[in-house]
Amino acid sequence: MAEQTVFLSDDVVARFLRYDDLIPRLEEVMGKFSQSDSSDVVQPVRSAIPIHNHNGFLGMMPAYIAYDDTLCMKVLAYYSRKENSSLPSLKATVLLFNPEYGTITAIMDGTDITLKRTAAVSAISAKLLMPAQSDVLCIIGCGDQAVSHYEIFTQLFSFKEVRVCSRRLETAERFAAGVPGPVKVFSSAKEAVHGADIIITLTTSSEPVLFGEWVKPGAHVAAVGACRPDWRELDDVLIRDAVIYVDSRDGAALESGDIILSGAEVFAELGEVLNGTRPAFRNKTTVFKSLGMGIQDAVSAKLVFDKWKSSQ
Ligand SMILES: NC(=O)C1=CN([C@@H]2O[C@H](COP(=O)(O)OP(=O)(O)OC[C@H]3O[C@@H](n4cnc5c(N)ncnc54)[C@H](O)[C@@H]3O)[C@@H](O)[C@H]2O)C=CC1
Ligand SMILES: O=C(O)C1=NCCCC1
Repeated sequence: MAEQTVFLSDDVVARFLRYDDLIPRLEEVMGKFSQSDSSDVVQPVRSAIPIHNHNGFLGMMPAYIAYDDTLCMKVLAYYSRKENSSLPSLKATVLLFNPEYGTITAIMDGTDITLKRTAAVSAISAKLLMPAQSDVLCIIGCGDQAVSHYEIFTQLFSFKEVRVCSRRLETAERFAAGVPGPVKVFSSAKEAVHGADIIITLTTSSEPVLFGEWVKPGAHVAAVGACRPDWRELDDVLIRDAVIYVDSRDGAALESGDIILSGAEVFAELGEVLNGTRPAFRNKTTVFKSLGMGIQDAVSAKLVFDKWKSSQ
């Protein structure tokens, strides 16, 4: 019973967290979350407190997954950094508990978990919602999440063209130089998204960066930034004209400025589409508004810990 708490550093977590193990677990847990009659998965909306002096917030993301007996909490600190800052926007730590005793089994760096599970969930949304013939991928915002999104999207799908754009041209150029495949760099988001089949917004902006009039009808947008109730990445036109999918209705109603301030109606949770209880409108313009969920961190942390343990 008195097990030792283990500390797993970022490189260890990265070594044991693989997309092909992660994706089916994320699909399973998001499906269970969206079953209205299920108590298998318990996850409140993230609670957040401001870190006024440093332009940030601390977020707490607990989750319990009964079917797998996984008890977990991620604690993250998010900062709105200046463009030229060398510091990351996000620091995250994941606590994995022994659910029977309440002791801490493992403390893990949460960086790679956050990067990979977020990108994997966006890829799940694309698998379900992007047009059947999707040739052009466009990524707006070229930070850490752009790297993991590029990795999984180019692994899972075959695009004829990948485009990127960021607030500063140098950032997009640096990104393009650092990834293995060909990438077209744009200095304007309007030009970058023209004709794109799938657009991923991965910015730290609190103002819209993507406008409905630029987006090709039928395109799929995975909107990953703007995680506070007064922040936007998308304009009202886009969000009102598209069919809106979210990871959690409760989370979107409390945390997503794009949903709250536009007054948009959420059509479905991604889990409902996975369960087959709500349709995936591939032929319409769709937006998946991602905010991140504690259950996604929990399945990731359990996966890492089990793999690490069997390697000992
Ligand atoms: N939905 C989810 O589960 C999660 C969402 N996030 C969010 O994803 C976003 C990206 O995170 P990171 O890549 O870690 O941040 P980062 O700081 O590494 O990169 C952000 C990028 O956005 C660019 N950017 C900022 N304003 C822009 C604008 N107006 N137009 C174009 N580009 C702009 C910056 O130049 C930078 O390249 C953040 O908003 C973060 O909160 C992060 C983790 C999980
Ligand atoms: O789910 C997460 O982790 C995050 N979501 C929004 C931004 C900060 C990290």
